[in-house]
Amino acid sequence: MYHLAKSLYLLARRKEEYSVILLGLDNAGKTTFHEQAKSLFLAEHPDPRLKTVPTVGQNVSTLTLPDMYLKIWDVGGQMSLRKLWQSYYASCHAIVFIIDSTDIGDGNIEHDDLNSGRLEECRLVLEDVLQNSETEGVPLLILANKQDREDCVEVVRIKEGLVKKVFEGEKASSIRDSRVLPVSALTGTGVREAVDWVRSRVKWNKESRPPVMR
Ligand SMILES: Nc1nc2c(ncn2[C@@H]2O[C@H](COP(=O)(O)OP(=O)(O)OP(=O)(O)O)[C@@H](O)[C@H]2O)c(=O)[nH]1
Ligand SMILES: [Mg+2]
Repeated sequence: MYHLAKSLYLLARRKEEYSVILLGLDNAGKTTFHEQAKSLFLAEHPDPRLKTVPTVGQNVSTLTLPDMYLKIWDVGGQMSLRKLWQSYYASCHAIVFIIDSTDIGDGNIEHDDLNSGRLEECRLVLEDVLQNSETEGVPLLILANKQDREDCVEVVRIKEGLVKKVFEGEKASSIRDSRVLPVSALTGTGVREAVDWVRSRVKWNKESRPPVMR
């Protein structure tokens, strides 16, 4: 009887599991975003740990959403660690690319400005991710982070100045769902909306990238 009850219990808890990888340059706010997402969707993690250290390796968690498990892979963004990202591409169902909106000059790559921060680095890294054949068709959410800071570039400028240019260079064949959203990982503003976007898009794309049953 115990075994039957346990089996029924486990069956009732079975859900689709999707994986999302958090990418972006070092210091962009990936781990802070991850902490806020855990605090929203994991009952056992109500308080986000906002004092972060640079990630070496990975932080992983599984959010329990009403209709799925969403596994989050938060990896290190330092230059020497970026070559490890590609090992996640084949199994991820969505990519969240986080940008530090205070470290990209005025956000327009056509402005050849000495004060453009890490805009060019950010463009090259994002293009490299999108050009990898294993990320083809994978939904992409770009987060313009640190919008709480006065010196941030607004999301419309990031869309026009950076994202549009990156997409112009994408292969015509690689149609993917994408969106750019403003967030502040530090205050938590926009984090729920970001998770909601990912949740809907991985489901739409499930024929191309099927989930795992857990
Ligand atoms: N003002 C502000 N600061 C932020 C925000 N998000 C992150 N930070 C700060 O930015 C710094 C880096 O944040 P992390 O989350 O550790 O960055 P990361 O992308 O995980 O960095 P790596 O692990 O090295 O790749 C920390 O000091 C955070 O407090 C934000 O939305 N606003
Ligand atoms: Mg980190």
